Amino acid sequence: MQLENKVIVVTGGASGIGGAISRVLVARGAKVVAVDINAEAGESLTKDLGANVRFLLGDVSEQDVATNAMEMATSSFGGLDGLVNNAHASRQAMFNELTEEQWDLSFNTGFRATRQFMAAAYPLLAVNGGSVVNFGSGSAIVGQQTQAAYASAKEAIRGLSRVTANEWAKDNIRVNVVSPMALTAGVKAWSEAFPKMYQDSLEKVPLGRFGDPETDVAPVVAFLLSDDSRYMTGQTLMADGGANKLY
Ligand SMILES: NC(=O)c1ccc[n+]([C@@H]2O[C@H](COP(=O)([O-])OP(=O)(O)OC[C@H]3O[C@@H](n4cnc5c(N)ncnc54)[C@H](O)[C@@H]3O)[C@@H](O)[C@H]2O)c1
Repeated sequence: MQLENKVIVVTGGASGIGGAISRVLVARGAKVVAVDINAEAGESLTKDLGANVRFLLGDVSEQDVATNAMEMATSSFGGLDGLVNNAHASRQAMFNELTEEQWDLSFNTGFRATRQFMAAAYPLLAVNGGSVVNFGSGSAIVGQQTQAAYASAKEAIRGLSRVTANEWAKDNIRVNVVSPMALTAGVKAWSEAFPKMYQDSLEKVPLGRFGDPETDVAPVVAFLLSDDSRYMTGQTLMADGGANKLY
């Protein structure tokens, strides 16, 4: 599906899954405003994608960053058609060991930033209708250990998405969630040190491999931003190789 001339704001859009999303959206004809705290990754994204991308350096949990991103979309590309709330920083720890600071980090960069970007985007999306894609996680849905702060923020995002899908449908703004799980990005850090755990995790993926951000997640996001999904709202699509079924 094509995204010719659609203008999309992507949070955490310079590297990781967000970087893959920015690249796939531009390859399909979109103009992207990528918001990220990583200046170096932003620079390399801009070098690769040229005039089809604008990079905004900032922490998504700060209110004015959301406002600035919408201003950049308007001044650079003339409006807004879509928003991807991808950025989310969190620390893993057992529930009893999580600090207040860790809870705040997860809720501020995950839930709060998503809410603020949605609020800032609403007036622009309401002009011609549009699509919001928020990020959940399969590990939140299955309740994996050590994910309490992360999973709680992710499920709050899903609740917000379902309600706004209903409230904003009158403006033809769709709100959906992509929940990835079992990605190469998630296991990379520990796979060599824990080969047995790696093998056990792999066996929990019915499709028999870990997912790739660029080919397995970004195209799902692109679909939800495109007119091909115009009759879909309030959904959660799991990009997880079927893994959630086996937990
Ligand atoms: N990686 C996985 O296996 C996995 C699995 C399920 C869900 N997810 C979700 O997918 C999304 C992306 O995950 P990822 O692994 O690519 O994340 P990541 O940690 O690689 O970060 C993605 C980008 O967000 C930026 N970022 C982080 N904090 C920021 C902040 N406060 N303000 C602005 N930018 C910020 C980073 O600099 C980076 O460019 C997240 O919502 C994550 O929860 C990831």
